[in-house]
Amino acid sequence: MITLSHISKTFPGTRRRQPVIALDDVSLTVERGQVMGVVGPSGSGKSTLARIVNLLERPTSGTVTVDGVELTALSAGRLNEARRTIGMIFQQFNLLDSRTALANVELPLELAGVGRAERRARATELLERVGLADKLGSHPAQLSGGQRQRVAIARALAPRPSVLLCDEATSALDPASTTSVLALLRELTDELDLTTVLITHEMDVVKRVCDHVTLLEGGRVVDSGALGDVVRRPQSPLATRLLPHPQAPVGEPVVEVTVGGADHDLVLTELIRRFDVRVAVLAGSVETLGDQRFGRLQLRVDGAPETVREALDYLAQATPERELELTRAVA
Ligand SMILES: Nc1ncnc2c1ncn2[C@@H]1O[C@H](COP(=O)(O)OP(=O)(O)OP(=O)(O)O)[C@@H](O)[C@H]1O
Repeated sequence: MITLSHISKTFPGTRRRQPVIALDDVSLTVERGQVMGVVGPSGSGKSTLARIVNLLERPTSGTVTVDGVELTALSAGRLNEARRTIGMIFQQFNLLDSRTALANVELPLELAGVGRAERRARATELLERVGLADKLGSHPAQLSGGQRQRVAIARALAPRPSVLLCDEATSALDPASTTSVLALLRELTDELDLTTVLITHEMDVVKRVCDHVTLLEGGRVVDSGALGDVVRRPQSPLATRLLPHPQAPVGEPVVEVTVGGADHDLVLTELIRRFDVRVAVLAGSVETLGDQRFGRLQLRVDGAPETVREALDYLAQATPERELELTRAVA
């Protein structure tokens, strides 16, 4: 589990350059088993945030706590030890070209003083787990981008970390490799109960593997939460990017509802069961977010005026969130 508390980071200015406030009072918690996507425009502070989690960059103020240990309070020696609990992968893989896949994965264990037989066994097991059992002796130049990232993932996991930081890990990959690497990251997070942070500029990555998302803008957290919650916040800039508002034909009287999660089919079923109304879906957008399906539907509800009013009240009140879901009533 990662807890960032009131983190600010200012890069000092030089004679030619103004100081840069890269992060401004960021507080964030990522629980074990979660995949947190961090999105935001270029320069919003995403990479700085990732580097602050393992203290490659020291915050100007605020605290970083990983699995109950406050990293910002540790001495240099203790910090090096604590960093083993945090694995990191990058867009450019950062593998050593002169080493085989096996030797790359062994490297962090070598540095930690693990004996040869043990580190070889661990590296072999990890490369098998990431689907590269037949590539142990290959050098990075002989591997595809997706395979190199798999080696990098195996290397990051070698010291048995509890946290995995991924900075644009799929940005250099083709669509097929992106799909398989994202699936692997999700599987490993579940299997090893990791706390995973995915820095990305692609919303599609968030939709596919993340269960939580944070939007940074100008170094500040603009929105953060579980995908299913964020998508229901009418004012959230992330909500529309995760699930666009459909466009109903101009002039039609519509209400828009956001349905999703476990009860995604209940709202309409109940509406028709309870009220003597006809319901037409005029437009809709449906997305799979993580492992759940969400939809925004624009509906025309026809019937006797009093019954229609009651039906719309039902839509608004069926659950507390649903009050928010009834975001627009265009008459
Ligand atoms: N070492 C540094 N020295 C000075 N300024 C820096 C340094 N590292 C980052 N910055 C500045 O901090 C701000 C945030 O940078 P950061 O790399 O965290 O953004 P980002 O959201 O990851 O951007 P991108 O998506 O383009 O990678 C930017 O204005 C950047 O220029």
